[in-house]
Amino acid sequence: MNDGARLILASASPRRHELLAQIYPVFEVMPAEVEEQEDPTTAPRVMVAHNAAIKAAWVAERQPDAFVLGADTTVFIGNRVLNKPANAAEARAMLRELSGRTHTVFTGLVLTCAASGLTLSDYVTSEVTFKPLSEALIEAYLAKVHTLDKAGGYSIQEHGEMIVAARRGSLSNIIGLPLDETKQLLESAGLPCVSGSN
Ligand SMILES: Cc1cn([C@H]2C[C@H](O)[C@@H](COP(=O)(O)OP(=O)(O)OP(=O)(O)O)O2)c(=O)[nH]c1=O
Repeated sequence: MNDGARLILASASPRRHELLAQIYPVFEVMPAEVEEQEDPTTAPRVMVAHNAAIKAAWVAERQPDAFVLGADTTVFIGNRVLNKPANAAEARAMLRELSGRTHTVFTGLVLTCAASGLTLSDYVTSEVTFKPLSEALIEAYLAKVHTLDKAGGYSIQEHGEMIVAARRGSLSNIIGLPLDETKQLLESAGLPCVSGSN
């Protein structure tokens, strides 16, 4: 066990803060200022691992004694990468693209500590099938939910029933931090968690 170890979440995402607090109540937050890679020719698991790693490394350079957790959540459909939409028109286009189809949500996780030279990583996938979405439903959904800060331009945790027909796999993964796997990484590094799952 790593008594007295500090954990820093390298993230500006309020969802990640809430999820991590369910399994590890005391931690600090320092969002990483990095540019995420969005290359459709890179395999999804490699892309999310890379982005999680650069977020964790940015903070670890500044806080070498702490354990730092970075994560990256991205939506993949066919050969396309759907990250956070730049504006409302892009959010609409993403929902049209996801309509009636199944896509995969990947989250990459990296836990690192510069002082001890430790780096652990993992990734998790979930599948989400959308209902066929009419233009009217897309407008009604976007009127209710702010999606510009969400990968794929939707938010399963806010009025997800309007747009989602089925989900396979971890819900917390889709919202930004897969709890079971995050717990495993933290405990492998000697950072004991409290219960809380999926
Ligand atoms: C698909 C989906 C994504 N999301 C969110 C989770 C992530 O916050 C976000 C994906 O963007 P990320 O780049 O993974 O994270 P972020 O920019 O919000 O925060 P940071 O890089 O500082 O850690 O989309 C939901 O909240 N609900 C959903 O249904």
